[in-house]
Amino acid sequence: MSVSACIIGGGSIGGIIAYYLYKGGLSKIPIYYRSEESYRKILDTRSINIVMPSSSEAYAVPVEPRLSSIPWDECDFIFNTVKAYDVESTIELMKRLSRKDTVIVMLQNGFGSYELVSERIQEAKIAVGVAYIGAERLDASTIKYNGGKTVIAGCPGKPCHELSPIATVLTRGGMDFRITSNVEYYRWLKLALNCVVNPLTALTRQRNKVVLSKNAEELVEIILDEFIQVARKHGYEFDKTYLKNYVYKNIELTRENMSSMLQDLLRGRKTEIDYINGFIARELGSPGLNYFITRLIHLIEGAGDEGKG
Ligand SMILES: NC(=O)C1=CN([C@@H]2O[C@H](COP(=O)(O)OP(=O)(O)OC[C@H]3O[C@@H](n4cnc5c(N)ncnc54)[C@H](O)[C@@H]3O)[C@@H](O)[C@H]2O)C=CC1
Ligand SMILES: CC(C)(CO)C(=O)C(=O)O
Repeated sequence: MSVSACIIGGGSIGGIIAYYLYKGGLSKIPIYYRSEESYRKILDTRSINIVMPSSSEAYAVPVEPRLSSIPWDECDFIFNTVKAYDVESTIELMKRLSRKDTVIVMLQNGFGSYELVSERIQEAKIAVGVAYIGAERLDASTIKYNGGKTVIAGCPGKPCHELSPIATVLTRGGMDFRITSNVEYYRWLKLALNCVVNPLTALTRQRNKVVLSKNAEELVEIILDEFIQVARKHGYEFDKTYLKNYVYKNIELTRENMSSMLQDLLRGRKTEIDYINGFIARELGSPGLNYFITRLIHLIEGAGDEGKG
């Protein structure tokens, strides 16, 4: 049985998903771009380049560029790989690309994107993918792959056997794509990692390994203490030692990666802080470290705004 898969957002994660879909045997991979400039650039070669981990060689992945303002395909699977703050702008597009049995896989970090889409889209089944992948967009057609190949996916609160056909393709392509009936737990676990790594790398402007330094330890502890309190309120009990080991192990695995939040700040873009530490701060109720981290990142995001306040 052949399946069709479309990608919305031709950035870092979108590029890596395209790579595994292609390696898994899909020959037509539409990628929806927001900017006409990126769309035209990819149209020239109809391919993107993935610079592989520990090699400077680029792997060319054939893709079909599309403009997100012109829905073109009917997709069995839609991988949504835009940043959390751009998800709203993709709702109409996802509706137009969906038909009765379409499954949308939301790959954003943090909490809020899946919730928004499941509230606004009834036309398709909505799944979440928790991505353990490190990647950087070097230019419109070039993605640097820094390692990691695991995606843990499922539909919150219900089984999601509909993911099986795409799991087969991605696994054949070499991705470690797992379907779980408990994706909510994995979302929380990944949130803990992002609450620690993303803001600390963004504030210091360093790659992930900066968090392994002794100077970061007290901050890691407090971020995780607040995370544990909030997770408990939502019915998830995390052991602090287990969580710390998990966080440090994953930082070690992605030590040379530039976090997605640091990439945003270096490009002068806004960040996903409100979906990560901001989410913990709101749920905690009283101002703690996650709250002040969120405020600091907002300060940096707005540093270019003149004449404010
Ligand atoms: N980069 C990484 O190493 C990792 C990223 N993630 C998560 O994956 C998600 C995607 O991150 P990245 O790929 O790094 O972001 P990115 O910024 O590299 O790519 C997102 C792309 O979506 C495009 N876009 C925005 N609105 C659009 C629209 N309406 N239509 C079409 N395209 C649109 C943007 O122009 C951009 O090229 C984020 O939630 C991030 O937190 C998760 C794990 C690792
Ligand atoms: C896993 C990690 C921390 C990799 O950098 C990530 O999710 C991100 O950068 O957003």
